[in-house]
Amino acid sequence: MEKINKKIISQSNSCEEIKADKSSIIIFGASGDLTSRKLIPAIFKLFKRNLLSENFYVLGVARTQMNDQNFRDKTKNIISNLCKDEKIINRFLKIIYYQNGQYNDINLYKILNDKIKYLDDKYKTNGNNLFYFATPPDIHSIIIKKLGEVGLNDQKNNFKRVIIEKPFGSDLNSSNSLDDELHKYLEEQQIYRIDHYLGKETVQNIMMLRFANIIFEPIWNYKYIDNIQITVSESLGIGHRAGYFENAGLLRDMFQNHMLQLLTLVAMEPPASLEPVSVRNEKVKLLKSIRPFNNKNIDDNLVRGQYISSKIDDEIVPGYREEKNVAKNSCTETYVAGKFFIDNWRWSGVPFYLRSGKRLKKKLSQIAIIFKDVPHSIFSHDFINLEQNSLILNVQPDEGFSLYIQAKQPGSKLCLNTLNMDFKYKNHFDFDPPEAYERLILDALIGDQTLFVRSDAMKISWELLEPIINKWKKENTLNFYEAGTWGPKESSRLFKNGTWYPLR
Ligand SMILES: NC(=O)C1=CN([C@@H]2O[C@H](COP(=O)(O)OP(=O)(O)OC[C@H]3O[C@@H](n4cnc5c(N)ncnc54)[C@H](OP(=O)(O)O)[C@@H]3O)[C@@H](O)[C@H]2O)C=CC1
Ligand SMILES: O=C1O[C@H](COP(=O)(O)O)[C@@H](O)[C@H](O)[C@H]1O
Repeated sequence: MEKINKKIISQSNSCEEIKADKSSIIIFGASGDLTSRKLIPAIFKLFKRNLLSENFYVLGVARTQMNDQNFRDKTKNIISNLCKDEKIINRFLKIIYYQNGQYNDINLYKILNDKIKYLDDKYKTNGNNLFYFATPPDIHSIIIKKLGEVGLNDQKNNFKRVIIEKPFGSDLNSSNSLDDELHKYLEEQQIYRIDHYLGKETVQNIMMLRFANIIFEPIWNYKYIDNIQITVSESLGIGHRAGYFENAGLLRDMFQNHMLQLLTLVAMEPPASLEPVSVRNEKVKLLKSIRPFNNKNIDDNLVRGQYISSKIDDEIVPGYREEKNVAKNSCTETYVAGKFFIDNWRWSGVPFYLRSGKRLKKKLSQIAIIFKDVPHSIFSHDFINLEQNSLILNVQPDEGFSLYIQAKQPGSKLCLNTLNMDFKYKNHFDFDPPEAYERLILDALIGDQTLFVRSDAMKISWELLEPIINKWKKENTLNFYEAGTWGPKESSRLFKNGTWYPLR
């Protein structure tokens, strides 16, 4: 069984970044969009920051015909925007290799087996391999089966780990089947289910804010919190990903993973330690406490929408049904808002409002903690609407947080005004935070699974959404919203009192 590396925890004392163990990364789907836009830049940045071992190489695998030199040329195009130092670029290109082949052809894996052995010897990686599945999801189980057939899953005194991209299945059944297939060849400690939101600096800071400060934890419960609102909005449409999105829809694309993970971090109990097992146990406990949806409560608690053509920044953008490769009568949702309850002592009666959508007014991810009214307002005769205190965690952009409180406006008359205390990362830390993929790839190389989704958490997330997926398959309850707005007006019906917190 793989020994979990605990080095990451000691970082809090030294703040020194931990270097990856000797290893290789073998990327399946190396000719694709994710590899070019995220993975190669992230690996290069780690290399440039000297966080990769000297005993390290990258092997790209895909069907596209390319040789090492072609893949190096492609890589050079990607990284030359990130660095002007030719020496660093050339050193990096030397450790890049490529192999083409068909994912379901055993010959590809026999060739890979030989090539990996050769490169492992050359780079003295101790046979440590991290396989990254950046392929369409239906290919994942084929790859793991074939890797198993040639023994590339087999760890002896080394490690063989797999990072799996989302979506992890498309419903409970397919997710369970994929998991079963993975577990035929791998132990859970070898499997890294990635959710890139967990690698975002500000998302990781939610735990620090909550559990490294005494002032927040005592008020982080039903006694003081009125409601919590989590918004992940995007101004872009679906781009070139219609093939995937048409079948997935926003509930699977964003709620099953990122939204539920954000909810979990905001609401979970303090873990006993930062050990991966402690943190992940608390997350699972929380997911299990979310009140289940059923045919009776779905319509009251969820709203789905689809964007229609309108203007964003003076430019007319097409509606979802006019996007390339989208059916003219598509009922795929591009927006979801939901009201969630957590049935445990801490969160009794506190609604969690979650919303996410494409083609909204702007790209923004934020968590708004809205506190209760004061129990008795001595100011209420003058100020009927005393604004509730709120704490806003800005995940992106403008990473940081703001506390909104009431304060006296200067002057002889007693007037109150809302005052915001803003903290922005960029003003405080003279440091460009690493991209999510950088952090997560480094963690996988180190062997830290804390920020990856465990099998049981994945299963519970799908279980929670399954009734919604099934109901929406049968019924047409789609609301339309103009691109460039904050989504369908119907979402306000989720609120008995109040409304969405204004997005600033
Ligand atoms: N792109 C993104 O921003 C994000 C992607 N993801 C996930 O990452 C994974 C990869 O995404 P992305 O790079 O965008 O995907 P691509 O569509 O670019 O596919 C990746 C590679 O897989 C191969 N491929 C594509 N279609 C097939 C097919 N039908 N059969 C076999 N191989 C195929 C192609 O390589 P070749 O033809 O050379 O074999 C392609 O270069 C997916 O699981 C996706 O859901 C997750 C979050 C964000
Ligand atoms: O996983 C996904 O995330 C992106 C949004 O990620 P962000 O880091 O840019 O906020 C989303 O566009 C995509 O549809 C989804 O698959």
